[in-house]
Amino acid sequence: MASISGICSSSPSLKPQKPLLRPIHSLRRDSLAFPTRSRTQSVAREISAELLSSSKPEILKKKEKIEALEKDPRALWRRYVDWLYQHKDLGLFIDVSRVGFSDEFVAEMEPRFVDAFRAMEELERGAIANPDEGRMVGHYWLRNPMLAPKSLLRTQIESTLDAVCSFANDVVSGKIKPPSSPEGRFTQILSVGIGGSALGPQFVAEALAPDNPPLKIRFIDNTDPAGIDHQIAQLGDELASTLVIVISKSGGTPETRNGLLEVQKAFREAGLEFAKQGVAITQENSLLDKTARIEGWLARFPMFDWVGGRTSEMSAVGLLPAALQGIDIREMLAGASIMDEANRTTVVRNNPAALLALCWYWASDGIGSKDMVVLPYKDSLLLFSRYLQQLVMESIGKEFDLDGNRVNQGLTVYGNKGSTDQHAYIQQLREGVHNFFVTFIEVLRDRPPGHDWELEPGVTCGDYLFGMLQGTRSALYSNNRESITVTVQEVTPRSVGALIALYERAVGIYASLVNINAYHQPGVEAGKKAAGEVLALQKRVLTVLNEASCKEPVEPLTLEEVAERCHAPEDIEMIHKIVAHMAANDRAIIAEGSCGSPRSLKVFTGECNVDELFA
Ligand SMILES: O=P(O)(O)OC[C@H]1O[C@H](O)[C@H](O)[C@@H](O)[C@@H]1O
Repeated sequence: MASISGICSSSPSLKPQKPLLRPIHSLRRDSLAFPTRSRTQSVAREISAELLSSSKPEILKKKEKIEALEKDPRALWRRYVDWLYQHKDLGLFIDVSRVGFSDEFVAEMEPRFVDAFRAMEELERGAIANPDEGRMVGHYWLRNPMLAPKSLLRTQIESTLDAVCSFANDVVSGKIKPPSSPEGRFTQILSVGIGGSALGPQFVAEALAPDNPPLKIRFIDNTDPAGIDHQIAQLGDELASTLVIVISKSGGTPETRNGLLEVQKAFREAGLEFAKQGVAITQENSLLDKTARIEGWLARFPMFDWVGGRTSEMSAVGLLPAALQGIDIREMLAGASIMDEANRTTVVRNNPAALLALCWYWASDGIGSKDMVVLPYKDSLLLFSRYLQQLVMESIGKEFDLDGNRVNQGLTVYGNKGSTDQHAYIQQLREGVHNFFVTFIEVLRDRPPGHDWELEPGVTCGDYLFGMLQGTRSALYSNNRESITVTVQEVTPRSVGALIALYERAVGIYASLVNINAYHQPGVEAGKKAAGEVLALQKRVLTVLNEASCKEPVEPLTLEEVAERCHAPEDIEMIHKIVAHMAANDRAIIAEGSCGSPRSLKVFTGECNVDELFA
């Protein structure tokens, strides 16, 4: 086994158009007919294990390089200076010196980057960049409408932004009021949405909302009844001054629909008129859009077909909640637009997103063999890794590549924040299994000017945070653990916009490097479909139990009997789970036995619902 650069530069089996880096896994893959996921994972594990333990020369080259640099501070300094990326206007730096790629690797990657840059250019010009769904991918137009390929799209973007700004101003100023609030103005936002319709707004709220925003935001991002009750209970009487924003691109996501129905019930019970406080952000003519239109909700904002959920933060999805919290959304857009411009450079070392993609490829062998641990050393950026989890994993985690080969691609993202995580799992990162690389997010400004003080001579609280970051970076590197450091001056709307744009682009470029479609999510459907089947089976179980409960005397049934009467003997395990869930929620009564011994169970519903029998 050889290191990536070693094997690829010498491999005779490379295709001419992609001559570099048919990496270890690709070469192996050629010899496997459709390797299974576990096979791919074990290949990845083998690579990692070999990187650590192999005595083969090419592997050692990579290891020795890090060790040599570590021992030669001047060489490391040169590498640091040579590769340090700086964006002056944004005050953003990217340090890739602690990722051990070689010059040969960069040269070998060059043709792939040429393809990736071309693909990105075409995408921005309106190509169908999501071939499976036949869609354009236009999130870059949101912050620079002049790029949109048609004037109609440009107008839609601009008029939506104007509508968002003017609605937010009217709500914040009290011109638009809740009908029956003693406060006379909206004080709270309840955002109902999930996935891309929640993660961006959550991240941005945590990062940028002022201490006393004009409207405070809460989220319902699940179909957990207790979680929903908690959010509604926390609102208390302020429900009357709550603006409910229901966000769903498709307008049909079950969790979001359930959240809406629960909130509407709470409004009814409080004697409030939901429609006067409801706002929908969704695609035109979706189920949600139609509901909002028919019920006469306070406002509706469009979500465009050509914007994916996980890249929708700069659409109404992210902008409206942000504006209502007093966040300068035009600054967010400006930061993103400036970053996009920088990412159009076709020189890899001058292109920040390409630099990240290069490092990801190197560190994870182009197959996700290592996880990406994202560690912002700033509390307000806590949710960045969670946001990136969807952006990266839903985009990169694909079974097939663009040529239809089964590749089981992916890049795992996790992390919370430093230095907090140093006291949780950094022990394993430093000394344990070597299956990750780190991205440190550093924020130079500790506090607003004028607030700092020295808690010991010459040292502030922020100096400690700085020291912890630098210390962890060095300690990891001295044990061959690679890291990238992304530095911003401050957490501002502009820098957050830039960070979002940086990672959106890095994902797009990386997807091209590994030849997958970053813009669809076919795998998500399987879970949704299976959930639908479970609920359909539950309805049949209920009918069967109801029939038995209507008998005189009531006829408790074993699970086998239920399964047989549902004509689903093969689903008996699921029927057991359904019954256990219903019993825990007082919707089924256990006549005999316990859920822990499924064979002993006899169950009935306790109610004879005649209407249901004849439904
Ligand atoms: O915005 P929605 O249509 O409700 O979709 C919410 C989420 O649902 C799905 O599970 C998709 O995989 C996500 O990409 C999406 O963000």
